[in-house]
Amino acid sequence: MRPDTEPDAARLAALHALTKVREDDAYANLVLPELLDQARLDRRDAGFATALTYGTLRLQGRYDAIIAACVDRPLDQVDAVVLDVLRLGAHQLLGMRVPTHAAVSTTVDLAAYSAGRGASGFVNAVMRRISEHDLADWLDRLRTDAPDATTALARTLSHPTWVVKAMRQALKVNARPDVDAELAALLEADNTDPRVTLCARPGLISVDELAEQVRDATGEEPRPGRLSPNALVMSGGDPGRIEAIRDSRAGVEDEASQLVALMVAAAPLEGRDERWLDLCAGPGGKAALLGALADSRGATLVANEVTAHRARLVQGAVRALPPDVVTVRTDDGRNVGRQEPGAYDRILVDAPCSGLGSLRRRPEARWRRTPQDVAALAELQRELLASAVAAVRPGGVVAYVTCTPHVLETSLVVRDVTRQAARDGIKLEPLHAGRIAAELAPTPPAGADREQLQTWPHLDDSDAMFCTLLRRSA
Ligand SMILES: C[S@@+](CC[C@H](N)C(=O)[O-])C[C@H]1O[C@@H](n2cnc3c(N)ncnc32)[C@H](O)[C@@H]1O
Repeated sequence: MRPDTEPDAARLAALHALTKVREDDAYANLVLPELLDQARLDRRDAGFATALTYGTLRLQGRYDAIIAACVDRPLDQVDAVVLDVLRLGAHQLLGMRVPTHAAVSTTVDLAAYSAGRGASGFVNAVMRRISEHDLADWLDRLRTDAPDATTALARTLSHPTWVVKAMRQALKVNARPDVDAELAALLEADNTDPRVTLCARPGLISVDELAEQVRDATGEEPRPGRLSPNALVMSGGDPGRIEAIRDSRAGVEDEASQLVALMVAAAPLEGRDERWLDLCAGPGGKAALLGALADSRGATLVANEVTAHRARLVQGAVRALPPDVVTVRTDDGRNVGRQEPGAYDRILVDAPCSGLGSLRRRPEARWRRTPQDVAALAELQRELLASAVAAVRPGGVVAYVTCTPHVLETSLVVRDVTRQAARDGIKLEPLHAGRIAAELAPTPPAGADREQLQTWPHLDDSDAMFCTLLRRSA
C-alpha cells in the first residue's frame, strides 16, 4: 500500500526518469519531456525536474562515492530505487541550492512512496549523514581517501576511471601544454549544461534573420558563434518555438559539428567538385549544412545512412533544400567503396563513435559505454574510412570525423587506414585541418596549430570533435 504523503511531483518525475534510464536503457533527454508532460508541471517545476535529473545522472559517480561513505554495506546491496532516491537527494543537498530540511524531508517522502516506509528510515539516516558536510568537504574527503590520482579525479569529477584515462591520453597525444590541469577542466566541463546552438543553413536563412526569429520567439538576444560563422548561441528558451527550426531552414547543432561540415566543403581538392557524399548521415545535421553549401556551389550530395529510421530524420533535416540537391540513401557505408569506387569528389565520414566528446549533452552516456564498445567501434570506423578512401577519386578529399577524442577512435584509426591504403597503392596526403578550421572559424579553435583538429569542451565551449582531412593523390 502507498503511504499517505504524496511526494513532490517534480522529484517523482526525476525519479521516474532515472528508473527508465536504469531499467530500459532509455535516454534521459528523450524520456524526460513526456514525463514532465504527464506530471503536468509548470515551467518552474519542469526546469527544476530537468536540472535535478541531468545533474544527478552526470554526477552519479561522485554521489555514489559519497553515499558509499555513509552506509555500512556495499552499494550493490542497496535497493536500486532507494539508491536512485539517495542520488537525487545528494544532488539537491550538494549540487543545487535546496535548503537542507527541504532536501531531506522531500527525499524521505519520495523513499516512502516509491520503496516503502522501511526504506524511509534508512534514507533519512543517510541524508542526515550527507548533510553533515558541504560539497568542498566531501570533495576533500574523496580525494584523500582515493588510492591514486586517477581514482580521485574519477570520484570527484564523476567519470568512470577508464574515461579519465582515455581523456588524459587524448590530451597528451594532442600535445596540450598542461595535461593535469586541463584534464580536470575537461572533466568539469563535461558536468556543465551544454548551450543550445543553432545553425543558419546558408542560402535558406541568414544569421541575422535567424537572430531576429530567436528574439521574437524567446525574447532572448543570441550571441554569435565562436567556431562557426553560421552559429547562434541561445542563452535559454525552447528552440522548437523558432519558425526556421520548425521548417528546417536552421537546425540545432553544436558549433564544432558545424565547423567540421564547413571544413569538408572548404578543403582544397584538385579538379572536379560536383559529387559529395556524407557516408554516415543520420540524423542529418551535417548533411543539411553540407547540402546547403553544395547547392550554393552547384554540387549534389548523397546522404547515406544505415538505419532506415535515421535516414528518415535526414530527409526531414534536408527538406528545405531544393529536392534535387540531396539524395538520401539507406545502405551500409562499408559497401560504398566496393560499389562506387572513385565516384566522389568530397566525402564526409562522420563515424559512429563512443560519443565521449558530447558527455554534456548525454548525461547518462558515460556510465553506459565500456572500453569493449570502443574497441568494436574502432573496427567499424576503420572499415567505414577504408570504404570512403576507395570511394573518393584521386584528387578528392575525405574527412574523418568523430565526436570523441579517444585515441583508439581517432588518430589510430586514421593511421591504420592510411597505412593499409599505402599497401594497396592508394596515397593519402594529410591536409592541415587546424589551419583550415582557423580560416573558417570567427575565433580559431584551441587546437588550430595541429594537422589533425581536436576541439575541446573546456577550451572551445563545444563538443570534443575530431577531424582529419585526407586528399587522395593517387
Ligand atoms: C555520429 S552519427 C552521424 C551524425 C550525422 N553526421 C549528423 O551530423 O547528424 C553516425 C551515424 O552513422 C550511422 N551508421 C552506423 N553504422 C553505419 C554504417 N555501417 N554505414 C552507414 N552509417 C552507419 C549511425 O546510424 C549514425 O546515424
